Amino acid sequence: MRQLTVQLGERSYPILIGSGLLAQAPSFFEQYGLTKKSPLMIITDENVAPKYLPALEQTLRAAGYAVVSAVVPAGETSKSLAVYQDMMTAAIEGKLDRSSAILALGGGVVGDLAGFVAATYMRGIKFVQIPTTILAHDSSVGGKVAVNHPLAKNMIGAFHQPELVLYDVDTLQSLPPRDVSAGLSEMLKHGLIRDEAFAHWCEEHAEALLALDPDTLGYGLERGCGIKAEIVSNDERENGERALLNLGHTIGHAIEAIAGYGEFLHGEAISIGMAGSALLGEKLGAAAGLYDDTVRMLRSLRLPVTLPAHLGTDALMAAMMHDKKFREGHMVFIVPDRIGAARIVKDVPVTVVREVIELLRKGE
Ligand SMILES: NC(=O)c1ccc[n+]([C@@H]2O[C@H](COP(=O)([O-])OP(=O)(O)OC[C@H]3O[C@@H](n4cnc5c(N)ncnc54)[C@H](O)[C@@H]3O)[C@@H](O)[C@H]2O)c1
Ligand SMILES: O=C(O)C(=O)C[C@@H](O)[C@H](O)[C@H](O)COP(=O)(O)O
Ligand SMILES: [Zn+2]
Repeated sequence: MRQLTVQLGERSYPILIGSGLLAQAPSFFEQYGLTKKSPLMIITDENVAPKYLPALEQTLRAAGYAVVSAVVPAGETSKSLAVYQDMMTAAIEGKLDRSSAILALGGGVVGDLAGFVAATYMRGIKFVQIPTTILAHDSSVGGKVAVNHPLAKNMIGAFHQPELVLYDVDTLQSLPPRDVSAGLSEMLKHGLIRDEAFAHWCEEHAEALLALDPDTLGYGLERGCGIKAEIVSNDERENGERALLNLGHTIGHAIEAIAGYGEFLHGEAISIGMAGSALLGEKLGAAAGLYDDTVRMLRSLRLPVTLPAHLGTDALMAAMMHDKKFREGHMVFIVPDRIGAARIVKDVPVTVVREVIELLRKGE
């Protein structure tokens, strides 16, 4: 088992990554303080439930935990206030109390939704992240929990850290290929912002990652989580360097929102956004070749890098103004200087962003 720690003083927590961990969930829950005197609620989705829910329920009940479960539709549309309200109803009917915990069994959608339920139920109860997608190596760490507004991503949310992240990598073997690539998008992102060697490693090991080779994937998840954990430990509330984790997200979130949530997977939209960020980097002084290198790396992971024609520039520009980094009339972008290093640029001219969007549509 690989183990990392998110260092946040009294709220520090472990990330446990390994094979066969779901079967050992009760002993980890006892170790990290989940009481058997109050019910646990598992939130999962309709794709994950048939594969992993019955065994987890049975293991926990056999160890003396009372468990209720709630299954939401699969996909981004479940990050909504309507589904959030359904989860609140399930928690109340399930008689969760202030000592209860919510278990997020699934990908980033389930993690963000369940985490927001935990952050707000009775003004906040414990939760555990049990990621089942590659992408969730990012979403399960760091405590950003949220649902979407039709106009903008993750607009209704909180910072609420889990008690632990229990990452059973065996679950990843059942992921569809499109979700494998989408998850690797955020893994590469961690290299692009902080670790040049890791970015190259992702490209060099692309075929093994796409084939879900356990050792290769285990290292990639550990390094990706490690970079994220270090940044979150330094800047939990995004007052500074945490914004680097938003590479590609200003454009990516706008794509997701104007396409109506669901046409593009998050990792796919972020891939197009990271190609756009590389174009922006070159416009703001990075050496020529940054865009070509970035696009080659993304393509090696079978990710999209061009903006589809039906997403109009005006609609994208308007959606980008809802970005949470937009402040005091300025567009803020995470701009790569080179592979492995990025910076926060606080006043990117709107005209330059428009030019980048047009180039991104042509794939240049
Ligand atoms: N909080 C954060 O810091 C953070 C970071 C990155 C992304 N996110 C959010 O995460 C979400 C995307 O996460 P995601 O890509 O994991 O999406 P997801 O949760 O929708 O999962 C992707 C798909 O895979 C299915 N699935 C999940 N696990 C499976 C398994 N083991 N086997 C087979 N199918 C499985 C799901 O049902 C779904 O259809 C977005 O909403 C994004 O905004 C949050
Ligand atoms: O943890 C972070 O910080 C991130 O930015 C990670 C992103 O991958 C993630 O998509 C996050 O949800 C985006 O946050 P937001 O504040 O832009 O909604
Ligand atoms: Zn993301």
